[in-house]
Amino acid sequence: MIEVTDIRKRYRRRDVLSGVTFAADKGQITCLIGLNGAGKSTILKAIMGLTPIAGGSIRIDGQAPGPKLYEKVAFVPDRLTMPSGMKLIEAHRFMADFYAGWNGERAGELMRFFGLSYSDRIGSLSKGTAAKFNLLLGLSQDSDYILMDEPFAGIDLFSREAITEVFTSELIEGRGVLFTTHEIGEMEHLIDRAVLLQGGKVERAFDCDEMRGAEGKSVIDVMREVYRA
Ligand SMILES: Nc1ncnc2c1ncn2[C@@H]1O[C@H](COP(=O)(O)OP(=O)(O)OP(=O)(O)O)[C@@H](O)[C@H]1O
Repeated sequence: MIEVTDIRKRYRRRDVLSGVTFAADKGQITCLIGLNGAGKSTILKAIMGLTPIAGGSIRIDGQAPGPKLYEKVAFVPDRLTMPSGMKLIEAHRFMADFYAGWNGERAGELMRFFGLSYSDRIGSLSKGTAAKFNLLLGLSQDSDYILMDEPFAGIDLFSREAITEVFTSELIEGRGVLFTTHEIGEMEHLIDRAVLLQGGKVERAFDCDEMRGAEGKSVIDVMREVYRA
């Protein structure tokens, strides 16, 4: 389980996170929701140990963040970080060298599924195609958890549908998925837990089925309550 407890973060004397607590479990899709600037990316970076926190604690199956967890937790940042001159085939080789858990067979299947070409260069990919390749790099690691920062940002409907299909496939079965978004869209029916950030804190966190059953509300209904209040 990823346990985030009372974490705090300041940027230039401004509180961005003022005591954020939530958990994301294996076998579940957890969605971290917040308006622009709510601190979603900062939380994912903190879980990866890529940005220091000013207080609180983060544990991944009991361990503190850091490089030793890179095989356990895959991170899909909000943009591709590979050099623009690199060909996709070279990016595959790089990942295979860097990650013991790189699953070349799965990477090949995803190349076909997304209709990507090994000879293309990173810099020549359209935004949507780059997002698919970015996702492929994360999904092709045999990790227990996968964190994704805005996997749908700027992506057309059909590409979003292709990515949504991945979310329902065996590719992520059994893994813990934590992704961020500011608009839930067609992911609504796929997510198990929603964590809504507001004012540097968690405003609401709930099991989506329970929310539908007990209060008859969708995630979007709860978002309207929180963000339009
Ligand atoms: N390196 C930095 N230096 C200073 N301020 C930063 C830095 N990184 C983020 N911030 C600020 O912290 C706040 C939270 O940023 P963050 O990127 O985590 O939000 P977000 O919820 O992911 O936003 P978005 O939905 O727009 O991507 C923002 O106000 C941002 O301007």
